[in-house]
Amino acid sequence: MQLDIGNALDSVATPGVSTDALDRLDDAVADAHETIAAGMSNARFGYASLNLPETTSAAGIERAVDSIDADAVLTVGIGGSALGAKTITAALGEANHFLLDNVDPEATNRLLDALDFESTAINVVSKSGTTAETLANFLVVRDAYEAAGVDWTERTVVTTGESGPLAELAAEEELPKLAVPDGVPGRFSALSAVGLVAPAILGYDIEAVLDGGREARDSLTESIDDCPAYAYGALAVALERRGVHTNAFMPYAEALEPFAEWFAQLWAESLGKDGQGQTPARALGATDQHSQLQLYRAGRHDTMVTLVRPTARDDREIPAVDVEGLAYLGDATLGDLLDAEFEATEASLAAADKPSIRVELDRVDEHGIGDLLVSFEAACIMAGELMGVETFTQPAVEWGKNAARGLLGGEETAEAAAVRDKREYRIE
Ligand SMILES: O=P(O)(O)OC[C@H]1O[C@](O)(CO)[C@@H](O)[C@@H]1O
Repeated sequence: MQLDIGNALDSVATPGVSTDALDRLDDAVADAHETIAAGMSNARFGYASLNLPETTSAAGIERAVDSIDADAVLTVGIGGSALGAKTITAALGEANHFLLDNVDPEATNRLLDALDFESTAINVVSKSGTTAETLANFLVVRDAYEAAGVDWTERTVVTTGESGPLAELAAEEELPKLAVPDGVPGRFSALSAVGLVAPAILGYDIEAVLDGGREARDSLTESIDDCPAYAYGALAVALERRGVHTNAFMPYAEALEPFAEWFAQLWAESLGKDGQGQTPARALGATDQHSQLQLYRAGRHDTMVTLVRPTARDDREIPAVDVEGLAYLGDATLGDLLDAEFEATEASLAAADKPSIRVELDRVDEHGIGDLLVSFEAACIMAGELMGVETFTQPAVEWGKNAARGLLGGEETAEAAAVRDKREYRIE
């Protein structure tokens, strides 16, 4: 991954970061890198995520799914237990990887009606093994396979912790089971079985994904001058301290749209603490130039845009056309047009004094997506160190879970009682 922070500096943007501030940031990054490196070598909770490119066995995952013969995969999981796998397969252009990462009955009915169960593997993923949505969806899927007379036990692989309902089910049914690595929070686990089982079943080179991750991990140094991952994290924090509370994450590649969703969980769930944290906004280039850009250019000075693109991609000619005003298109390719849009959007933000950071990778392939995932994990960990927040937990999500469990009669909870005490002011 390469970075260009020129348009985040105060010579271009307001707010922007001065080169003096960059120097001070560099000192803080050097200190934080020491903590991160120590955390990696001691496999401390959270920091251990950055060891996954080394500790994950591609051969072990491939062996575990060897018995599963499928053309499609249905991943049943949510948040970090779904977004990493989706990011990897989407980046590789896979169309037959489906997610059940919500409990919308109409959408679930439509998806199950469309799937060919015979040729679709079931990839159930939950670190805790207790997530209501994932367990409910798995029970629904199992039931649907049975009703269709298709043996789900031959097509199911489970990735979960050592204990819990899913681990017990896998043992009972002798299903292939893989472990969520210890010390790795869900949103940082893409380069483990959590993110790699689905691409492995679909026949992708998961060792190459790990290789990209290794390159990113090896790029971690104590200075932002030669470490793109840390520089991204440090710049985002510096901009947030200057009032930039929204981070519009805008890849210029359709295959990276799920990556923007993965980034949103990583950034929000890791850094949204103690009254701090940027709001990640998902966008897609060039599409959202025609929907969101107006705001990013002419709205408050509280948003940065992260522009991501591959520098090499397959391309397609735009046919020549002898129509006044259109001829210029005929001499270009779709890739030329997309690159022109990328650079024009970047410059249009600068012309409006709005900060942006350019992120480039060579190609959206196994290596490229492995590199991006680990680079942004490291960027997030660095940002958490500089902000002084607890990066690796997500205590604020428990309230809602307790409330839902109470409302469904799982157990009486104070949160469920609070839901029932809602102050009503209806307008109909
Ligand atoms: O893998 P699990 O335990 O099912 O959790 C799924 C997701 O839910 C969360 O715990 C938030 O509720 C995320 O951190 C996690 O990625």
